[in-house]
Parts: sequence; structure tokens; C-alpha cells
Amino acid sequence: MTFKTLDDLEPGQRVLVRLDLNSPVEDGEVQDNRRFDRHATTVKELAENDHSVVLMAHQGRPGGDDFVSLEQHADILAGHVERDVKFVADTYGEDALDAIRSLEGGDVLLLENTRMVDEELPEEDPEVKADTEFVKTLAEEFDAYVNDAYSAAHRKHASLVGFPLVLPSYAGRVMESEYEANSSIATREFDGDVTMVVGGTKATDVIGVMNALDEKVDQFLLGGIAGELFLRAAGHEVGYDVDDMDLFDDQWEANEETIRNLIDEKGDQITLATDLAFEDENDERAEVPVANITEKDTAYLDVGSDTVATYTPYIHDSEAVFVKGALGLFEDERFAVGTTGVLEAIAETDCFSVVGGGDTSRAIEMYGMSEDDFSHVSIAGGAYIRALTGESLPAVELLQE
Ligand SMILES: Nc1ncnc2c1ncn2[C@@H]1O[C@H](COP(=O)(O)OP(=O)(O)O)[C@@H](O)[C@H]1O
Ligand SMILES: O=C(OP(=O)(O)O)[C@H](O)COP(=O)(O)O
Repeated sequence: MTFKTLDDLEPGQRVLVRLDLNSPVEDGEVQDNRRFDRHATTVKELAENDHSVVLMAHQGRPGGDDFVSLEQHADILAGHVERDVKFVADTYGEDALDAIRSLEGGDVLLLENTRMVDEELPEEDPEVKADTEFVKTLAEEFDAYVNDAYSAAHRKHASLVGFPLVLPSYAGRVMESEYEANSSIATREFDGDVTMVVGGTKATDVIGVMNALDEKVDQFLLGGIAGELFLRAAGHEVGYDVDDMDLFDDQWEANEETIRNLIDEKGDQITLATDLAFEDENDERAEVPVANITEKDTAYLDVGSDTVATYTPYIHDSEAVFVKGALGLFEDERFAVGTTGVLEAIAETDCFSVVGGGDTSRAIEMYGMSEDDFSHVSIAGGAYIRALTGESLPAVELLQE
């Protein structure tokens, strides 16, 4: 690890911290999720070391329904940090500066949504961001900057890339652990086989990962939308949009050539489902061998039990397993067999394992598994994808310089 961490920070300083508390919002209510719990570790440690702790975070994007104030985030975070988290509805104006100046060691204050600042959002070079009024004004108030927002580190926004140029900068605990685990496929040599489980709805993303990682990964086990698109390329009548679905045809157009190339050139590294599950006329789960599918009129919502049995030995024999995307619509218990099957197979082994993607990792707690059974459960989506493919994250790079 080449960046400074909280271990290098002298106690009792004025510290500006960037978190990623971006969360689902339902009917205006911010939903608690593991980002709060994870970042609480960093915030608690800073407060216990007598720092005056000022937090920045974003929520949603301007124009979106989830572009809301961070007032609720302060309350949710306080529950996880187990101490008061003050909130000020301002980013770097007089109200924010007054609130910052009134803090004592051990106090924690959350500023308003950084994306309410015009200078935050356009993606620009760090030098440009460091020269904004937002960064220059806030930096005056602090001794140090801590970035804990690994999951937003692919964005060149002011709060992420501006401050490291003007303040001594450190990685928070979430930044450290996410960086180390998620970069390991690019940075570590594993003695045995490396397996990647690929699924979810964002087929274009995961096919990009497969293309970039064919040298590093010995076996890809496919499910979800990408899995069905590969079966379609192999000549099966699956991977087509049925009724008003919008999951397959556009992603097929965008990826057909890449999929065909991967099958031609790397076919022995790709294992596809042997059976699929769908909802029958009694609303129950039914399974069908892929070889028996003759019409493209059914929505397949999971891989089948035979597929799980085929994938399990690959997982058991692996030195490392990386997961990106669910193998089925696991939120519906009838279609969770594929996702829970592979996660349980990973949990049974002591291989190095990383489970990524906000949606997929939710299956762990939903179905009574423990995060402790995996080496790392990531809270990052887009940043995880980039780390897997070895792409650098601008906000992480700046901490390393
Ligand atoms: N065959 C399928 N049909 C519909 N949805 C699916 C299917 N397979 C997986 N999914 C959905 O994919 C979602 C996860 O997709 P994605 O957002 O790409 O992954 P993550 O955010 O976990 O990386 C899950 O919520 C799951 O319901
Ligand atoms: O939630 C986030 O990304 P993710 O959905 O890829 O995990 C980050 O907060 C980045 O948010 P953005 O994609 O609006 O820049």
C-alpha cells in the first residue's frame, strides 16, 4: 500500500473527510445500507482520536428523485457511529464555516450534499478542481483531508480530486480495505485457479471485464443477463426480450461481436448454464435443460440446480473467486437458487473471495449468510468494475502521489 492512512495522522487535528453515503431513496426516505456501517468505522476512529471531524458526501444527481439533502444521512450515520453527528444545510458558505469553527475535538459534523455545489460536478482535472472557490474556501479550515469514498473514486469531482492537491491527504479505513481487495486481481499472483462468477443486469459492464481479464481468470461461470446472451450466441433460444422486457436485445446488439469473439477464442475458459429456471402456470419455479428449449417465448429468471452443481466444483477447486453480478432475480426467493448456490459454495471454502456490486452483496444478508465467510464484500459498483479491469481510479491515484 503506497498511501498514507489514519495510522499516519497525528491526533487532535481539524480533518475534512469524504465519504460515499450515496443510498437508495424510497418515497423521500433515505434507506440505511452497509455504506453507513462501513464508513462509521473511519468516523468513529477519527472522533476517538480527538479530531474535529467534518464530513462531505453526495446523494443522487441533480434532477433525479434521489437528489436530496443529507439531513437524514446524519441521523442514520449517528446510529452507526454511536455518537452525535451534527448537520448543517450548507456546503462552504457562512453557515458551514460557522458550524466548522465551533467544533471541538471529538465532534462530528456532516455538510450538505456536495452535488449542490456547482463546482463539484463537471469532471475536470484535479488542478482545475483545486482552484475552485469550494475547495479553496474549505481547505483553509483544515489540517488534513481523508478520502474514504472508494466507491466514488472513479469520478473527477472537486470533493474527490481537488483537496489532495491542497491538503496533506490520507486514506480512510474503507478506502484502504476496498483498494486492497478489489485491486488484488490486478496486483496479486494466485498459486491456483482464479474463477470469476459473472451475472447481473449490466451485461455490457461484465462482458468488458471478461474481455480485459482473460489472462488473469482461468474460468468464468456465467449467469444473469450476460449468461443468457452467451447462450443465445451459442445457438439457444434464450436471451431475448419477452413482452415489455428491456434487458436483452439492446445489450445483444452492443455486445454480439465481443461475445462471439470470446466464445471463439476463449471458449474453454467460459462455462455456461446447463439449465434455466422460469415461472410456470402455477406461479412456481420450474427448471428446464437449456438443450430442451425450442421457443424464445419465456423469461428465464435464474440458472437451474444442475448449473449450480456444475459450477460448485470449479469454486471448490479455486484459489481465488471474484463475483460480479447475481445469477438470477434473487430478490424473489424462487429465483435465488443460482446466486445463493454459488455464494454458499464460496463460503464453504477458504479461498480468497471478493463479492462486489451493491445488489449482489445484498443476497448475503438476505439469505442468512455471513460477510465473514468472504474475504471482502465490496460496497462499490462502478469503481469495483474499474478496479477489476485494472483501470486506475483518479481519486485513489492522488492519494498515492
Ligand atoms: N435472469 C435475470 N432476469 C432478471 N433480473 C436478473 C436476472 N439475473 C440477475 N438479475 C438481477 O440482476 C441484479 C443485479 O444486477 P447488477 O446491478 O448488474 O449487479 P450488481 O449491482 O450486484 O453488480 C439483481 O438485482 C437481479 O435481480
Ligand atoms: O453509488 C455510486 O456508484 P455505484 O452505483 O457504481 O456504486 C457512487 O456514489 C457514485 O455515484 P455516481 O455514479 O452518481 O457518480
